[in-house]
Amino acid sequence: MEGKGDSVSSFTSAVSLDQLGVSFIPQRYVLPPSQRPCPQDVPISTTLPIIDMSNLGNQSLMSTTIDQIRIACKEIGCFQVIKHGIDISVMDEALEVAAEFFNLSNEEKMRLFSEDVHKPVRYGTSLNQARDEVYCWRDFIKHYSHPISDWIRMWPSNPSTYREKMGKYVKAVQVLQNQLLETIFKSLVLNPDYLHEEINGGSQTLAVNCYPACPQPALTLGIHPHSDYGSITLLLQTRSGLEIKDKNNNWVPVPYVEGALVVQLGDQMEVMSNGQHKSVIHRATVKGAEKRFSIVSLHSFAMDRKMGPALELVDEQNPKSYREFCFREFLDFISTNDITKGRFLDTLKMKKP
Ligand SMILES: O=C(O)CCC(=O)C(=O)O
Ligand SMILES: [Fe+2]
Repeated sequence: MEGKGDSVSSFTSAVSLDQLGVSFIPQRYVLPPSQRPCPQDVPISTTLPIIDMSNLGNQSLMSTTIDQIRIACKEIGCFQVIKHGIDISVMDEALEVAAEFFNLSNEEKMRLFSEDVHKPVRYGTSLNQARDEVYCWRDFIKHYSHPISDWIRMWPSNPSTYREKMGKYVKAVQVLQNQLLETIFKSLVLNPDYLHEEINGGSQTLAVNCYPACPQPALTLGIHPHSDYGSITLLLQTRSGLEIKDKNNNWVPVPYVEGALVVQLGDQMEVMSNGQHKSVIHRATVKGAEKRFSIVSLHSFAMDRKMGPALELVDEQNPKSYREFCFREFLDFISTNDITKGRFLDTLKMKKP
């Protein structure tokens, strides 16, 4: 059962352990006490805004909505959006087909198993089984999704409706991503067309996560604390479990809001805004009796194009606080570093003169 010695064919993922009905989690999932989720009775210090995106189309409400987004990006790097234009049926079908995928036999899913972060489609669990890391109680399928015409034929073909249903969601989320980026640029007083080419030539990766019910949820996590590397992330979930770190370093649970999507800013956005907007550190907890799914759309500016702080946001009072980088550097970072021990963003910070 222990992961490190597992051959790929006998690999026991968190979903398989749940199906086996284990009453204890294997040692490899047990976190040191300081990294375990906090007791539930800690008072919540930050309220995450819920932003009505339809207000952006209303002249009298537009500027207040942009202000709300600006404050959320500066203070937390995270907010929820409602009335965002994605049909509830498109979201529900994507979540249904995700659940069907994780219900497939272990053997079927393992055909897509890989630890290579450069692979355009991969199924896995934990961070990287090849290294001595503590695992997390999660199975996932990750696939490149933009441009969809290049990648969709590599996505899982089982369940048979996976490509069609997930494809509809992916396309809808791309439209919303563009609208959100435009609004975030406006919130920084940048041209809404800013980085147009980098966005069109950018990448989108879909992480479809399954957090099975866990017999000892207080000892482990579904995903370790990290920030996303890209520009923005849009997250659809079936229930609560996501937690963000606020500016006082407290973990704040993100409430489940029906029909809403969670927007998280990533490292590229913190760099681009020269530190005005924050890339949010987050993690996922697991529960004793309830399974949770999330579909996470990770957007990033063009893969090989270097990007740094917007020149419009750099002046004598606000010197450049990050060096330029490109997305590939991030992939190299995560394939050679244990991300539970250090943050990619910290490697980009410029020393103060
Ligand atoms: O599922 C969640 O709540 C978080 C997932 C996440 O952070 C990720 O896939 O990058
Ligand atoms: Fe994340």
